[in-house]
Formats: sequence, structure tokens, C-alpha cells
Amino acid sequence: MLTVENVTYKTGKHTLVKDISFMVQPGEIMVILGANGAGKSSLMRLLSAEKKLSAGSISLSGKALNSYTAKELALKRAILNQQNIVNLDFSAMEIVQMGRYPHYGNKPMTHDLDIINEVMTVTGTTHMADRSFLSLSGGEQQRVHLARVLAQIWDTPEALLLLDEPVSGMDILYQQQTLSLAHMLAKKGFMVVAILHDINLAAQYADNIMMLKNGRKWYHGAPADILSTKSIYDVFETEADVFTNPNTLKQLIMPKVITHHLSEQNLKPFTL
Ligand SMILES: Nc1ncnc2c1ncn2[C@@H]1O[C@H](COP(=O)(O)OP(=O)(O)OP(=O)(O)O)[C@@H](O)[C@H]1O
Repeated sequence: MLTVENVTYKTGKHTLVKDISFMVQPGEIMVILGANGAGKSSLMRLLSAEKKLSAGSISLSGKALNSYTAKELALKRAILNQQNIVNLDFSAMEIVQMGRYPHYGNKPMTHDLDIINEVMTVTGTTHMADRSFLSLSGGEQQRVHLARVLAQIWDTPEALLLLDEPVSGMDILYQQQTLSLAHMLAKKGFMVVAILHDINLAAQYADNIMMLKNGRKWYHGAPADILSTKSIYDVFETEADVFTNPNTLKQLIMPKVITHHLSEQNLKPFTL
């Protein structure tokens, strides 16, 4: 289990995360929603132990996160960051192999190679294995990074998978496939925490949603319990209709079109 208690993160004079508590159970997907600048990535950096807490505590499988060694953490949790910059010319398979690195000495063993093949299959990246990573499209690179992250924890029971905007740049098919995969991994016993911007995807895949605003937790619960016109307005300052999809019984969010800032008088032609 992931247990987060009264966590605060300050940098300089700024408090980016304020007194947040929650738990994520093995088998659960928790999605973090919030406007730009709400503190989602900052919280994610605390969960990954990339940043130190200013106050509060985080424990993973009953052990304080800050008492894990770097190697222990690498075997227990993996993070897909928003930006994964690679400048060197590796093949896609070499990138995925890097994810497996904490598990082997000099050379990957047969078991490691089997896992690398498996995660490339489930992320639809096998056919890119020998391609230069730098030649891949943005969405293809994102899938290779996902495979790398999965290779790291594929065979770890109750691993923590942290996904910061995992489907940005992916087409609609791979968005669905990636989140279905996250769902499958949760059912395998992983704890999945994902930042998404698409509320409809959150409604479709999350077991629980946490909505942040100004670094604070504003709402937390099952999508059906917390997604409403009011909560969306409170957190995003945007009006939206919330329906129930008759086929899936999940929430469907339809933002209302805002026209008042865009009157024709305000739209002057550009002059060069
Ligand atoms: N080192 C820093 N010093 C001061 N403010 C910072 C620092 N790093 C981030 N911030 C600010 O903290 C706030 C939260 O940033 P964070 O990246 O966590 O937001 P986010 O919810 O992930 O946003 P987005 O949806 O745009 O990715 C933002 O206003 C950001 O500008």
C-alpha cells in the first residue's frame, strides 16, 4: 500500500503541495486531476522520492519511502515523466533495456530479455525495436518510454507505477490501449498513480480521482461520487455538463463553449 500523510512541499517561499493525505491500495488506479500549476507534478516528484518532503510522511509497502536505498526503490517503483529527453542515438530496444538495468549485472539474463520482449509486445513497440529512438515520432517515443518503465517493475509484486501525463502525444487508440494496460497492471496487483488532463479518460479508467487546486486536495473519491458540474467548476473554473454514458455507466464530461472573451470586436486581423 502507498500511504501519504499530511505531505507538504516548499521550495523557497513557495508552498507547492499543502497538507495532502491519501492511500492507494494494490489493484487501484488513482488519477490526479487539476488545472495547470495545481501541483500535480510536484506531488508526483514526492511520491517518486525525487524531491524531499518539507513535512509529512510517505510509506510504500509499510516502509518509509526515505528509508529505501536507490536500488531498492528502482526495484519497487517506476515513473514515467512528462519529459524524457534522450539525446544519444540508442535503438528503441536499448532504451527499453535501460529500464531493466537495476535487475542485472553486466548483461541481461534470459528472464530479463523475456520481460523486455513482453513489455514491447504489450506497448505495441516490437516492430520499432531496431529503429533509432531519435527517428521515432513523439507518440512512438512515449510508448517506448512506457515499455522502459514497465520493464523496470514488470515482475515486482505490488509495485508502484507513477505516470505523469502518460498519454500526451498518443493517438486515441494508444490512449485507450495505454490506460487499458494500466488497468490490467492494477488488476495484477500494481498501485497506479497517473496524472491526466482528460477528465473523460479519468472517469473511464480511475478507481479513485484526486482533484488538486493551489497545491491542496479539493476532492477525492470514486469518479461517480466526485465528478460533477460543481467540482469541475471549483477546480478548473470552467463550466461543464456531466452526463452518464448509457453504455458504460461512466461519467461523460462536456465543457461548455466560452464565447464571451472572443467577440468579433476583440478579434482584429493580424498585420505583419
Ligand atoms: N522551483 C519552483 N519555484 C517556484 N515555483 C515553482 C517551482 N517549481 C514549480 N513551481 C510552481 O509550482 C506550481 C505547481 O507546479 P506543478 O508542475 O506541480 O504543476 P502541475 O499541476 O503539474 O501543472 P501542469 O498541469 O501545467 O503540468 C506551478 O505554479 C509552478 O509554476
